[in-house]
Amino acid sequence: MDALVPVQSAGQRLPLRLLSPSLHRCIGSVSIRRSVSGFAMDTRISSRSPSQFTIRSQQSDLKESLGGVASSSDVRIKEWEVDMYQNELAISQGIRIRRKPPSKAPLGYSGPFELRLLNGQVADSPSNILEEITWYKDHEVSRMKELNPLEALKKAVENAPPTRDFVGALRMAHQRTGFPGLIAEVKKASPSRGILKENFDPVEIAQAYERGGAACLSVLTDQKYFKGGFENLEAIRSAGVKCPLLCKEFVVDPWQIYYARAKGADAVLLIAAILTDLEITYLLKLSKKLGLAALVEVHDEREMGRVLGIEGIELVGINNRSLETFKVDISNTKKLLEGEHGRQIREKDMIVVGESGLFTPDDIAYVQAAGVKAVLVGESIVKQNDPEKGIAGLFGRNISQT
Ligand SMILES: O=P(O)(O)OC[C@@H](O)[C@@H](O)c1c[nH]c2ccccc12
Repeated sequence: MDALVPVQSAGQRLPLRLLSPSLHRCIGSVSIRRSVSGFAMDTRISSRSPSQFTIRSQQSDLKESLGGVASSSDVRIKEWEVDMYQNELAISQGIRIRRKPPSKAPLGYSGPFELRLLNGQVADSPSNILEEITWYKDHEVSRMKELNPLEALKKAVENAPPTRDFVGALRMAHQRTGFPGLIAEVKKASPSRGILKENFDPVEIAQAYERGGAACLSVLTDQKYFKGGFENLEAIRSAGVKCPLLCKEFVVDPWQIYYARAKGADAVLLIAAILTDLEITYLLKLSKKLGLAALVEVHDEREMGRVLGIEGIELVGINNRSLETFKVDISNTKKLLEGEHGRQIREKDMIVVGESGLFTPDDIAYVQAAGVKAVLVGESIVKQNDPEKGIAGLFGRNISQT
């Protein structure tokens, strides 16, 4: 896989600042052609004046032009340099997760950043579970692409039923009950908690959630770490469940957005701990183009600050669980909604979703007081014998619409 990097003079390496997330400092232009089977994206990032930059793609339906002109001269760089740019761009935004195992850069190359040099060695094993899942996902998606080429997916998407309004359902539930709208999660297991529900029937659980008053559902589609699957998403949709469905997946590639849409999703999850600002911007536009809502998930102040700088985000999820350490602390929601960030969110009328570690009416009241208008809950209701009753227990009252 090669990339073309047009620079002011052939061979000159773009200093990292040209790849900086805000881009408006970019004085050159970077064109990265990432051609992975079935999906080629010749992305040109260039800026002529502050705040303008162009993302141009070979895929006509993915063409996103935000203004600006790319320069002409190109030099060829190698895959490991594309990965290096990806890694350095991510590190410049405080992203600790490497998207794939260290690439085969020439011996001794360490780049302007010491990429996780531990005792003088580059760590070529995942440094935490989120990185492990991300590396696995990169490999899994490459395999899935071979079985489901993008062109075939696009045809499936053209014939798919219209999506349901995920954001509207949350707003309506919040207005109807005065409580945060509930995104109830269909989750069999997780790396942090193991098996949550032995006799796991996703359709039965989804129907019980709907009876219990859930506004939307979150359906884990990752099989290896959460024992989920896209067949669950399809089964719930075709069983006639009306709640809009969030495809709970670790998105690392635009192809996954098409696939989620083709399998019946109404919303997708974009995790700021994995994706750069540019990727979130791009995936957000693609999601909207396909009629999908996007829940952009953060866990710390820096990710919240990044996400608030990205245009077009309607839904921000604050995960109280660190996906790197599994530590759960619901005060994280309160912390991230205080001060300037909280003010910006209220000003933009964004919906904040409090995620993870919510078990009691006091927990719901706590995050609601912090400013959330929706909550994403899995363990405390999926493990109940009757998840419908589990929802009433979580809110301390019946929030059902029936
Ligand atoms: O089971 P809990 O503690 O109620 O958490 C649900 C949901 O927030 C959690 O599953 C989650 C939030 N963000 C994620 C990202 C990937 C996988 C899972 C998640």
